[in-house]
Amino acid sequence: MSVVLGVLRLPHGRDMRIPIYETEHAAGLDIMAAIPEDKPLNLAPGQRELVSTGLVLEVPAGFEAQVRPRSGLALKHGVTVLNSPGTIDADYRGEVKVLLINLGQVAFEIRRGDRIAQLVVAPVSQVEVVLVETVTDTGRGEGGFGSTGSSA
Ligand SMILES: O=c1ccn([C@H]2C[C@H](O)[C@@H](COP(=O)(O)OP(=O)(O)OP(=O)(O)O)O2)c(=O)[nH]1
Repeated sequence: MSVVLGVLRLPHGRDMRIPIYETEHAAGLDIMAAIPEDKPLNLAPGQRELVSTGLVLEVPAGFEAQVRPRSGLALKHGVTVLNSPGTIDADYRGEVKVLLINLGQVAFEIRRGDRIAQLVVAPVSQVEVVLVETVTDTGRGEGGFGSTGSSA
């Protein structure tokens, strides 16, 4: 059974391409900047910006949509999603926005229609939270943060 992702285009995103999987087994749906044609975004080094996509999603219950960076933008320009992976909750009905940051050395220009991030729809579990007085013993115990080896 296929999982259906509802995609509503807001007025400022009406001419945007509907996100599609670019290859047969792609995990991510590319999403575009729905910023005004005549107002490209100039992201200075170190600057972060919340970028409109013009999209409202209806994520099915039991799933989330994750906003993830595009690796090409990260490699070539140092531009990434600051809060990666951003979480789009199934009950969120606002516009999907992408929090981009320029970690590169030079300014990066974003124009309307540029692919700025990708969405991965993934199942989530809501658990029952139970307060306990003790937790079970394990071989790892309290070891963490590199406790299992000398390499970084
Ligand atoms: O990259 C993101 C992350 C979140 N959201 C939207 C969808 C999400 O359902 C909502 C809330 O996100 P989150 O729970 O991460 O934010 P918060 O800072 O905890 O705010 P809130 O108090 O609204 O939950 O904001 C986006 O559009 N893009």
